[in-house]
Amino acid sequence: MKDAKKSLIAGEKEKRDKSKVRVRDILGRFPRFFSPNEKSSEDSSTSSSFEISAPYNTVHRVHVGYDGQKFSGLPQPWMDILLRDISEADQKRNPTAVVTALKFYAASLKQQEEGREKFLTTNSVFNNSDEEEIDVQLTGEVLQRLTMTEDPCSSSSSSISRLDAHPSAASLPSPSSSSSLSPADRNDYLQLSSPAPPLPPRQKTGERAPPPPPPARTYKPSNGFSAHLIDQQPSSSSLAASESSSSTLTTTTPAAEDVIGGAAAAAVPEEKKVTAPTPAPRVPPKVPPKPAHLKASSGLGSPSSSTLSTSLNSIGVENDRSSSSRDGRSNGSSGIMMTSSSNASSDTDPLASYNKENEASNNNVAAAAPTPAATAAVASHKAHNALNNNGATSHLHHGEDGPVRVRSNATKIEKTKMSDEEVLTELRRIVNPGNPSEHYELKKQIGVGASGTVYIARENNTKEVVAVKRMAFKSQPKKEMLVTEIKVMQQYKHPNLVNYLDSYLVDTDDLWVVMDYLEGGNLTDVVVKTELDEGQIAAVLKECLMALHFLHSHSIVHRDIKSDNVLLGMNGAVKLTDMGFCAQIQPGSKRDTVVGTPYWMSPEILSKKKYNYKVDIWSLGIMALEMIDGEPPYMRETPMKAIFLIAQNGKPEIQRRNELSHQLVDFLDRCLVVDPEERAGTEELLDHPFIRTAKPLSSLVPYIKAVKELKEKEARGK
Ligand SMILES: Nc1ncnc2c1ncn2[C@@H]1O[C@H](COP(=O)(O)OP(=O)(O)OP(=O)(O)O)[C@@H](O)[C@H]1O
Repeated sequence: MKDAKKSLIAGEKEKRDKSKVRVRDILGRFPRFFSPNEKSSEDSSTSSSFEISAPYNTVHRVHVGYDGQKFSGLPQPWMDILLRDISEADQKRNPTAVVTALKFYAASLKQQEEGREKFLTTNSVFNNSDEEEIDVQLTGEVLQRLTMTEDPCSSSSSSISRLDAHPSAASLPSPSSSSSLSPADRNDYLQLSSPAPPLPPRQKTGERAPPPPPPARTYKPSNGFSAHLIDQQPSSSSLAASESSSSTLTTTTPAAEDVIGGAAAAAVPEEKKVTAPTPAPRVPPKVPPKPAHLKASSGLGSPSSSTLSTSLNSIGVENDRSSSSRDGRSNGSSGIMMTSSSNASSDTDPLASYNKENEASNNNVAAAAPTPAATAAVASHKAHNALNNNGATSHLHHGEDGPVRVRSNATKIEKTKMSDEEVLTELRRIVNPGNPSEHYELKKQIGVGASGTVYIARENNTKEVVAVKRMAFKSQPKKEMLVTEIKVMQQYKHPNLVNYLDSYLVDTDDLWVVMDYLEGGNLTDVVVKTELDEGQIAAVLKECLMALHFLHSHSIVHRDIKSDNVLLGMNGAVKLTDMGFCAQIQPGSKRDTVVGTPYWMSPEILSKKKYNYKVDIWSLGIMALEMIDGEPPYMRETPMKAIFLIAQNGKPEIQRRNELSHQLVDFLDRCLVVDPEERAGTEELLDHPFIRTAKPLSSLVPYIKAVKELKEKEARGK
């Protein structure tokens, strides 16, 4: 292997002298893949297991608890990976980021089970909200800490990651009382509140919990938190602010109210916070209170729980995700809250998505004002909506005092996830009739992707060379996405998007998508094997930005921008492909479906915050780093650690900052802004001084040719 590498490098150096193509002294990327059954990273060299094994326990719902000390409830192989990849200190420092990483891990396992992913999370991921794999239960202290400390991905100091707030937060003991419990007590609580295995051994019914050991550490409540509790709960509940008071532990005040205090504390403006009272002297803790959800008085209809609902919603916590999903209503915490079920369908059909989100925004006064470009896009879709929108959102009723806009049933967003049969019907509607073999002759296989195989083909009459992607439709796990891809390609044509030509469905299963053939292959091969200079990097970015500008101005988010999805022509043409993850969003609205490829994913997607088209700009910034370094940040970390690091660090460090021009550094700084509101848009970036340094596309040609030759040589050597 070493010799092969040396000779290849020698060959590359020789070529570099000849063609002035700067070839990298690495052979490629080295993403690290680990199976859940791998023992340790040290073993990885000896492990032949590149693929993750089938899930050890086919657990689709894993209820994870975190008590401020350690995670519980994870299947052992996951726990092993967690401990191996993320140190306990890091786990404690940022449990939110751990949860983000765990969620991705779960999504990857599911994809693997479904046959979509061969490897762990290095490929594109689609994880819809209604496919949640992990419920995370954070005990009061942690919940409180999360509400008070702003994580680096947060754009708002008062937001708590919706990801991390479990519906059962409503039934958690008060942050204060919980904080006075020993870890054992907290664990006991978790056992009571976590319905799913695997969990630590339970107390037998009726068996009294053993007396808790002395507290491991003294918890000092934050000023803001206690002050707010006093503010909100002036009477008996104020005792709860005193974490050591025994009355806290025996109080019958519904725990939910304390959680309101804890959650709302985060939203208290700084100036309102006052100094906390001195905690009462610590006395031995008594038996923990019965969790609120086990109390008859703490049902959903109780005033405290409804207050809780309002309070949690106001800081972006979905306290009853399941019910909101079921009825499809917005929780009112943001301009538009698409439910998971509505996302499921809207991710599949951009226009359906547009219609639904348009409906939602029409009825939501909080929706942001659209930009002029977006307004134009909206106008261009009006006609389409008129044809496709079966249920009008509202209509004008002409009463005595003039027209009144009356809500119709369309305000309720129904669950409209299409069945396989419906998707097939839709696919049949959009593909060409007839047999593709009568029009195209397949010549040679180019590559195999996750969903199918790509061939070079020739059109029988014109002899034009094209690319054909053939997919077994019935076995596709996300059939709707293929329909999306075809629709987007059919409807949105741009010189920087790979041009769709035709599609056919043969015998209900053999789907052909015919498109322009880009002989230069993908950008990944170029960035891995060569080093583009800044003028060339600017040229590639400029072309991608033009494609993104086009998509964004049609309210389409690509969601999977990375070098693998940039194809090159032998003349230096640069085109975006892989529209399967595209979604159309109403200007001003946001989505929350987790889509993309982890290393390129923006912090807001990873932490399942609401996001918009700015996610593509983040990914473009990561792709710029790929062109500089040959790989995206954290590529050498395990996917689990990489996701943790993105969630924890936000903006990645620019390794070679000092070697780069200030224009390029500034360009990166404008793309890799954690707060999407502050992140640049395509318009700003197209006008950026760095983009103005772009060399002509012809400057890419020697590089594309050199890489093609190298690849052919490699293929011959095999
Ligand atoms: N139009 C095209 N012209 C030239 N090469 C192409 C074209 N489309 C795809 N390829 C190449 O074919 C290979 C497989 O592409 P494909 O899009 O199927 O991969 P993928 O993105 O991994 O999979 P999927 O889109 O199914 O998730 C890749 O190397 C890609 O660069």
